[in-house]
Amino acid sequence: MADRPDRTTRPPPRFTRLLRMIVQRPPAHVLAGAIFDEQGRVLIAQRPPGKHLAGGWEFPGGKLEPGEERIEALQRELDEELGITVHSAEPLICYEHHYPDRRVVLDLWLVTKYTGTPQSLEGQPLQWVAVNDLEKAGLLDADKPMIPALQRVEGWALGCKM
Ligand SMILES: Nc1nc2c([nH]c(=O)n2[C@H]2C[C@H](O)[C@@H](COP(=O)(O)OP(=O)(O)OP(=O)(O)O)O2)c(=O)[nH]1
Repeated sequence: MADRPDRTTRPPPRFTRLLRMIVQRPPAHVLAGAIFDEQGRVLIAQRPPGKHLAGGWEFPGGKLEPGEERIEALQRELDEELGITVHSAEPLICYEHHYPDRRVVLDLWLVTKYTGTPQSLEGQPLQWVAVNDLEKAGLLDADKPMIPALQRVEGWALGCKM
C-alpha cells in the first residue's frame, strides 16, 4: 500500500484555498492620484462599506481596465469618483503590496494639472490632509510606504498653482 501523507503535516484546507488564490490570481493594477491643494494638503477618500478594506483611507482611484493606458485609467477614475478632469499627471511611486487575501500593484501618480472641484460622486467621505498627518489618517497598509514620496513632492505642490 502506498504511503499516505501524514494528516498532521498537511496544511489546513483554509490555508490551501488562500494560498491557491494568492498564487493564481494576478495582482490588481490600481491607479491612484495624489492631488494637492494650495496649502500642500493631499486628498484622501474612505473606502465604502461592503468593499474590500472598507473603512480604510486611500488615494482616489481604481483598477486599470483591459486595453487602457495608465493615464487613461487615472483620468477615468478621478472623473467618476471626484468629477475632476486631469490634464496632466506624472508617475510618482509604484509597487506591489500583498494583503492576506489579494495582491495589488499600487501605482500612485502626482496630479499636476486638473480642472473642477473634487467632490464625492460615489458617496465616499473625502478629506484634505497635511502630508505630515498622513501617518495617523488611517491609510490602507499599501499606502503607508508612499508617505515619504509625498513628502518629497509636497514643497513642489506648495509652490505650484495648478
Ligand atoms: N483606489 C485605491 N485602491 C487602493 C489603494 N490602496 C490599496 O491598497 N487599494 C486597494 C483596495 C482594493 O483592493 C483595490 C482597488 O479596488 P477598487 O475597488 O477601488 O477598484 P475599482 O474602483 O476599480 O472598483 P470595482 O470596479 O472593483 O468596484 O486596491 C489606494 O490608495 N487607492
